[in-house]
Amino acid sequence: MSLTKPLNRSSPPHLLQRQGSDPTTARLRASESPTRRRGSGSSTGSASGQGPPEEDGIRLNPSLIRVALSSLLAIDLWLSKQLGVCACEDSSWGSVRPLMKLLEISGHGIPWLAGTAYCLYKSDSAAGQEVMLNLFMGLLLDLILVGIVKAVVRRRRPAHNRMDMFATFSVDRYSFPSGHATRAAMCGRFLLAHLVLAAPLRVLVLLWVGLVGLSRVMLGRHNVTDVMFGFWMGYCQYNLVEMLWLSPQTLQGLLGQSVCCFKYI
Ligand SMILES: CC(C)=CCC/C(C)=C/CC/C(C)=C/COP(=O)(O)O
Repeated sequence: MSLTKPLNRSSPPHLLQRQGSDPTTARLRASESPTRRRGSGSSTGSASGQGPPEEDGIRLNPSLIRVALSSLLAIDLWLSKQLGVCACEDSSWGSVRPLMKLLEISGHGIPWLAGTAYCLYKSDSAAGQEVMLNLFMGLLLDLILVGIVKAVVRRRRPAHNRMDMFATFSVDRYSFPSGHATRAAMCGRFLLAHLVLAAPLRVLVLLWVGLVGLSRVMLGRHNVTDVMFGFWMGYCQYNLVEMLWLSPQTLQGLLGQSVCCFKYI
């Protein structure tokens, strides 16, 4: 039987189209070289003028993306499980868990908000107050944005995680993105840009950011992609803080308005 000859000429056109959109057929057609496809003269394909050759690409792309995403997800889950070596005391690196929990506390929202508020209160220069107030705003913005993304994505934390974190919101039962990673990346950039100038300290800041991210996966709190996305989100959040930077004039205006409000009340 000739390969170029249609199998069944009596098949109605809609059936032929359905055969063409079948995934197996689509895969086979995709594996053909473009030259063969063009020269085949098949009645099911583009050569007969029923559809442009680009149609194959359009049909294949979504499934290719799906395959790529599910492979990435499988690698992510596997790698995160392998790296979750401090997920509990009995884990292979269980003895390092207290150190990882210390890193967890160092990136938690409460110490950062409390520390910034304290520095703001103690600062006696206008420049210092400006920096601290903007850091405080950045921390609040981070909590809001992470909360929104967690509530929308709703990715559950890894199965090997023990939910023993202190002071969490209800959205913190979700893992994407890592709030610690966003905060570490944003605060790291903030510290490097405004507060930490000495080279050895700058290296320490970068090291701390990396270790906070690593500790999230080692504690089993997050998958690798939660942390990677968190770093990227925190990096972008810092750009937002810079864009929305509250200048001394804006601050004076805000303070003046709040004093007026108090007097009015
Ligand atoms: C003043 C105020 C609203 C403080 C809230 C601070 C707070 C409870 C932050 C939550 C920090 C936290 C546990 C985030 C979860 O981090 P993941 O890295 O596990 O996503």
